[in-house]
Amino acid sequence: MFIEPRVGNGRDAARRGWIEVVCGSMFSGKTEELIRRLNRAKIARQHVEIFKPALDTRYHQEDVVSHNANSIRSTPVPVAQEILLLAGGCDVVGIDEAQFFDDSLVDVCVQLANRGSRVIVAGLDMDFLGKPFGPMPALMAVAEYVTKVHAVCVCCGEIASYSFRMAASEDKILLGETDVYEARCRPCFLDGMQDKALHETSTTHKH
Ligand SMILES: Nc1ncnc2c1ncn2[C@@H]1O[C@H](COP(=O)(O)OP(=O)(O)O)[C@@H](O)[C@H]1O
Ligand SMILES: Cc1cn([C@H]2C[C@H](O)[C@@H](COP(=O)(O)O)O2)c(=O)[nH]c1=O
Ligand SMILES: [Zn+2]
Repeated sequence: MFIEPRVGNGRDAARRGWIEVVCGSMFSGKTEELIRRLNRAKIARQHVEIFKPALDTRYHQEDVVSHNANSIRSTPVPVAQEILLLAGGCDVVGIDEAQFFDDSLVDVCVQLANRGSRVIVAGLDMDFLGKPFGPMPALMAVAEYVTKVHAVCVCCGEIASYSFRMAASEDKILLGETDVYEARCRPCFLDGMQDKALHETSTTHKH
């Protein structure tokens, strides 16, 4: 899916950093793809470190875990700046659930790449409303490589780009799995949003 050029160890290694973004809806295979790229770098005996936001405790306190139970050891960090302190000298830096980080993640990734690291960032491009999520759009702008992966729409089987939230919560951050979210294509996402709005109007009128 992605051919990795080698990270050099020579004199000009610092000139060889870059940023890759893997984005898409929930269940689209972002974490699987991140783990795949990181494992290949490990096989190539590169120095790899992986980070995730400390608030993402869904499957495991420390590991990055995909929906089909692939996993890789990671370091949870409360803020993006901490990655800069911990990732010094790495050939490859992986970051999962990037949408939950503050905007300073963009500068952190740029600095790491400028220092010579290959930075692979995975995250949701859109939130439950279909709006760009956190630092993801800016990361996509500064990245050399952007890969958008797709899930399967649970309503009709088409490719899915949206994460439909079944719960009523309007909070931007609501951790969850298939209990709370469904991967949906555009028409099925719009249908769901319309149904939600109708349901809301009818329940408001009842009170
Ligand atoms: N609607 C769906 N479409 C595609 N894959 C799904 C769906 N629901 C569950 N899965 C599972 O999710 C896996 C991808 O998980 P993961 O890499 O954690 O995705 P992401 O990080 O994008 O949420 C797939 O290999 C598949 O086993
Ligand atoms: C759409 C959306 C999702 N979330 C949460 C739900 C999950 O805990 C993660 C996404 O995980 P995945 O690896 O991409 O499946 O994000 C949220 O908090 N707010 C949202 O709008
Ligand atoms: Zn659909």
